[in-house]
Amino acid sequence: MIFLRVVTVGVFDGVHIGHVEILSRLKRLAEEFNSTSEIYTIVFPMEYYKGHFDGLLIPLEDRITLLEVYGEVFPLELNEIKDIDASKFFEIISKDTKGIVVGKDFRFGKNAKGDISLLEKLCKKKNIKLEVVNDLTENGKRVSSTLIRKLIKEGNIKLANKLLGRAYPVYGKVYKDKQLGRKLGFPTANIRRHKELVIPKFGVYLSKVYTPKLYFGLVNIGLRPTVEKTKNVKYEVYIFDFNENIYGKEIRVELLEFLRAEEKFKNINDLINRMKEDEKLAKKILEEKYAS
Ligand SMILES: Cc1cc2nc3c(=O)[nH]c(=O)nc-3n(C[C@H](O)[C@H](O)[C@H](O)COP(=O)(O)O)c2cc1C
Ligand SMILES: Nc1ncnc2c1ncn2[C@@H]1O[C@H](COP(=O)(O)OP(=O)(O)OP(=O)(O)O)[C@@H](O)[C@H]1O
Repeated sequence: MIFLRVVTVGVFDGVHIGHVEILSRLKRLAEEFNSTSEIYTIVFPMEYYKGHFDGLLIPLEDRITLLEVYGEVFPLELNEIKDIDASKFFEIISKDTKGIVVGKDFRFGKNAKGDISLLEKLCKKKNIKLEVVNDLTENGKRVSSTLIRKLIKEGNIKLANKLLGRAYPVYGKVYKDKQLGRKLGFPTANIRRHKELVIPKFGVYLSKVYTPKLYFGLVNIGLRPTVEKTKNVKYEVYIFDFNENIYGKEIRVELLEFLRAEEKFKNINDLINRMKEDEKLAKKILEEKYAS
């Protein structure tokens, strides 16, 4: 017995609202054909191999979890497919396939030679239904993983969240540091940075913190130039109304709003005063916008 399928191929980093257009269409098409749906997710985009890549939006495991809502997921390494010529690549993705869903810019095969017009011709020959989805745009700009990475790097977290369709997450295990924050009156949970991910603009963010219980808090992302300029970027989370020991625990932090850039203060007192102001501002925003 042959199991029929519908297929899409792309990187899908972040699984943003543009991707969701494609994925929803894929699911609908699978229902139409009473087939399975398969998503081929390319682990890293071409820029990664060219050495000018800002980092992924979310870890691959999370991308897979988000994609699995729409079908069976198969990760592909670009290195393994980039030298396959377009017609051969089509042969692979068109086997037992009833439908293909892609965006307008979709390209395939060696040197990205295959484009939509070739795909149309090939699909017609094999009686495969091709759905080419129009670009989802925001203020005239195409929503893309590249655009969202840029917004995160610029601290435009609100727009990034809107285009992602959810709040931007950073997370990891809490590790023990010098505990200087406790002495300053601002104990912070330090979380390890996932090396493959894009680094947000250095500064202070109003955030949701899941321990897994939901709290609000502030996250400072940066090098802490006032106390000891660290070599590696640090993610420090100051959780409001919280005093549990969470060393070794996984926490999830969602960035909601960028409050200010990280600064080098003249002395620790100036830093503490600024952190107090940050907390005041954050609580005001929480009351105005997030109180239930
Ligand atoms: C809300 C908040 C804002 C911060 N802002 C700055 C800053 O602008 N400049 C800076 O050098 N460090 C900043 N920090 C980092 C503090 O210097 C750091 O948390 C403190 O020294 C404690 O370090 P520890 O993790 O070693 O205990 C900030 C931390 C928090 C929680
Ligand atoms: N804004 C969008 N509207 C509709 N389809 C989209 C949109 N963005 C991406 N797609 C489609 O989703 C699939 C996966 O695309 P891809 O992973 O290249 O996304 P991308 O956000 O454009 O990434 P990049 O910024 O790296 O180009 C492709 O078929 C692509 O055409």
